[in-house]
Amino acid sequence: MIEPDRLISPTKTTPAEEAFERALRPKHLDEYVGQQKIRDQLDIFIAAAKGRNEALDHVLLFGPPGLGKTTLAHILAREMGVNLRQTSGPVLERPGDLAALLTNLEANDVLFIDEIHRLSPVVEEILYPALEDYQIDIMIGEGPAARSVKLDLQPFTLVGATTRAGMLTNPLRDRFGIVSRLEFYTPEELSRIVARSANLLDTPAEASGCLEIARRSRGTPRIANRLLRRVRDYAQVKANGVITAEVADAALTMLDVDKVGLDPMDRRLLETIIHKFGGGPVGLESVAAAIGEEKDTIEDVLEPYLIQQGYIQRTPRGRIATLNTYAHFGLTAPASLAGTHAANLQQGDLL
Ligand SMILES: Nc1ncnc2c1ncn2[C@@H]1O[C@H](COP(=O)(O)OP(=O)(O)OP(=O)(O)O)[C@@H](O)[C@H]1O
Ligand SMILES: [Mg+2]
Repeated sequence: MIEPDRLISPTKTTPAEEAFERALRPKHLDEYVGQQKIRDQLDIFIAAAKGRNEALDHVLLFGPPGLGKTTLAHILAREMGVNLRQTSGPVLERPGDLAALLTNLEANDVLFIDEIHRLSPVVEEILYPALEDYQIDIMIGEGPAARSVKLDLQPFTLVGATTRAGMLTNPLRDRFGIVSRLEFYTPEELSRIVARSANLLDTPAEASGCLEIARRSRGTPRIANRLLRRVRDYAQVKANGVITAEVADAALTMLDVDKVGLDPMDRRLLETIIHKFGGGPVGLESVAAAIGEEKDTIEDVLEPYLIQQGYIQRTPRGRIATLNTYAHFGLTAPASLAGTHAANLQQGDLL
């Protein structure tokens, strides 16, 4: 899998990058750019919980990688004025691991479980009564002498994060009072994030330079910050250190990230659908075999942004390239596709 090496991969890469991200991570809700609806809601829920001196309701954050779920979890704890304990689904192997964390929480603390869709069923069982009644049942002793003991917990808030809400069990999902879906960011929002980061990095950046980076960041703050870092290097070595639109364009073109943020892997996927499969419809398996990539990588990493931007459409019969896709490569779309589009438009006009 070549995924982790991609400049525009939305998932985490090296420890060095994680340190860099931490430095740029907003700490308060009013520094958190975009996701207006979620911010407005949380603002009210936080103020209400604080006013009553209660724990905030349990929160589920879901959305593609790099959109700010971990960042938001930390902000929630900070705004509530409580501690945050962090763990993740795959790390909690045994019920005792979770019990130890839960019994150590102080009143109204936040327990953040990343990748919560990967909790094992036995661990999830412990969580239910904890979420509902702030109680857990644990087994003490072994063999015939074993008995179950109820332990009271301090009131707490579970913040769960997942890129795959569909993989959560229903009973778990139902126990979250607040469910927030993070959306891809607009270029304007990303541009504000880039400007803020450039400022924190002491890098001079013109507004048009920030916007050029933003447009190529696939709606994802993590990618925006990563591209900024690369463009900053380029500006320092090849220009006078200032990030202008021209410098950003030259740097990103050199790095093979095109005008709309597609890289060679995206282009290969799209061109394969166009040239090898006549624009589709084509099944996921066939595309995966043709480009030599895992099906999961295509579905989780490549497709979300391409679908959101209208470069791929998923139909019951398979993936198809759209008019947009042909236009992006400067190709003429087949008459059938143009025809369907015209027919749809006409129908839309009539309705
Ligand atoms: N709304 C935002 N405003 C400013 N910066 C942001 C925002 N959201 C995310 N970032 C930046 O993007 C980086 C990645 O965000 P974060 O780690 O919170 O994503 P995530 O959704 O938890 O990703 P993953 O699914 O991989 O865990 C952060 O370090 C932060 O600098
Ligand atoms: Mg995260």
